[in-house]
Amino acid sequence: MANVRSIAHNVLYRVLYEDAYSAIAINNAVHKENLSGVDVSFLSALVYGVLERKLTLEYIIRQYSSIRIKKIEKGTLIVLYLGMYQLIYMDKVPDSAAVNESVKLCKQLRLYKSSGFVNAILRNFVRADKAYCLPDQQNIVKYFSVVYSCPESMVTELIATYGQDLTEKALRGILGRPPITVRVNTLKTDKSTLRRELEKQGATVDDISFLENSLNLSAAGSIDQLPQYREGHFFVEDAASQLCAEILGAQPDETIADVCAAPGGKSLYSAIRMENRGAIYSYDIHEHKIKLMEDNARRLGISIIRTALRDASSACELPACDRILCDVPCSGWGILRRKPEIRYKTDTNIDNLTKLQYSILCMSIKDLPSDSVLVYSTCTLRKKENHDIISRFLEEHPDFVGEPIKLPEGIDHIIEEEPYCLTLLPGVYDTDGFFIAKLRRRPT
Ligand SMILES: C[S@@+](CC[C@H](N)C(=O)[O-])C[C@H]1O[C@@H](n2cnc3c(N)ncnc32)[C@H](O)[C@@H]1O
Repeated sequence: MANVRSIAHNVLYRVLYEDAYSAIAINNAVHKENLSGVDVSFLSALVYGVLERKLTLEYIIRQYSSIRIKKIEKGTLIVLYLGMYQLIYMDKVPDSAAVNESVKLCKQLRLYKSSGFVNAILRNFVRADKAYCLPDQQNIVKYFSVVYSCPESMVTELIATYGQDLTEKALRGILGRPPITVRVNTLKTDKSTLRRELEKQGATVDDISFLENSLNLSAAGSIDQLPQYREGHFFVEDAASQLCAEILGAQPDETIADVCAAPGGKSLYSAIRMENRGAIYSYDIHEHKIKLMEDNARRLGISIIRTALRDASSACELPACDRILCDVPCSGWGILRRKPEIRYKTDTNIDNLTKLQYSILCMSIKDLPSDSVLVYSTCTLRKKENHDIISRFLEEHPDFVGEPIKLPEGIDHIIEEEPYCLTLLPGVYDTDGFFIAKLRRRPT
């Protein structure tokens, strides 16, 4: 039988200390160890759970440890995270199993000297009825930081941008796993047929109020094993990204450029909206991601996507387009549900990032004809990468004007912002955090 705790330990080590991404590291471990069913679920729950609660767990461990967190050997600390996580958040794991398995794990990992230390902390915690203190709410930054496991610098910036209440909503919204949202490929099927077929496979299927041709799936098992997936009847994409493509508004027979396109979700969505008529130029700077887009387009029976390797911050010519999408690389604060580890990577150079985003925007409009549409988007909540970029762009480009976004029923602006901007916060509409701005080059 697979030792899932030991595999989780290994995955966490890779994510926390070797810069691996959680989803990829979990996936690799599942294949390497040949895991299935409950083992996969347990592994995901442990890894995502610990990453999502790391600062909370540290705060509690500190209350029971005689050694400072920074002085605890990395492998031992991960055993403690895992043990504490099971004791606090996993009702189905008996306390005795959480403690004993943690001690056993120390021995398996040859952390012989640590096993007594781990045993004492976890046992004392259980003996104390799992009592722990949280920071005083008078210091709201520290309190949010510990309760929602986000660095204080992140909490401070979010409160400055969104205020305390919306920040708390957003932070609460990044806990737990996101829904699996799919876009129906209306080139091959329709929503009610797909729903019926997926339900027959045992999936629970829900509508999304503001997206006509999309569904949320749960209990669907491994998505890429479903026949409807393999036959290209849908693709997976978060609702916020789908809404972004909806706002881009591609029409049949138009020409579209998607300058930061991989893995291709918004290009695929647009191609379906366009009934596979017209042309979509989907570019990305990373070669290995180009093939991914091509594979997806093929599976969905889409023929109008033309992929190419291209640096969007370069002056390379673009075809004359009706619409252009700059879905730029960003700090990713809106997708912490999917990549919980992002919040601990505090070394992002924000100035370099905003410089790149701004230059992608400026280079992408060089060949954009008058009266064409430009959409700029990010999956972050940082004002510097969102509203500030757009304000500067409009100031420096008087030939562009904001185009009010027509929102579908079921969704509305959450914050006060220009009608051509839309900010989505996790925890409000069960979407990723996202920013979309729609502009138009003035007609001549
Ligand atoms: C936010 S993701 C795009 C997601 C995509 N639009 C979708 O809907 O699936 C940003 C993408 O930009 C790409 N990228 C980063 N720097 C780039 C550059 N200078 N030129 C073109 N693409 C770039 C990254 O490889 C990444 O795939």
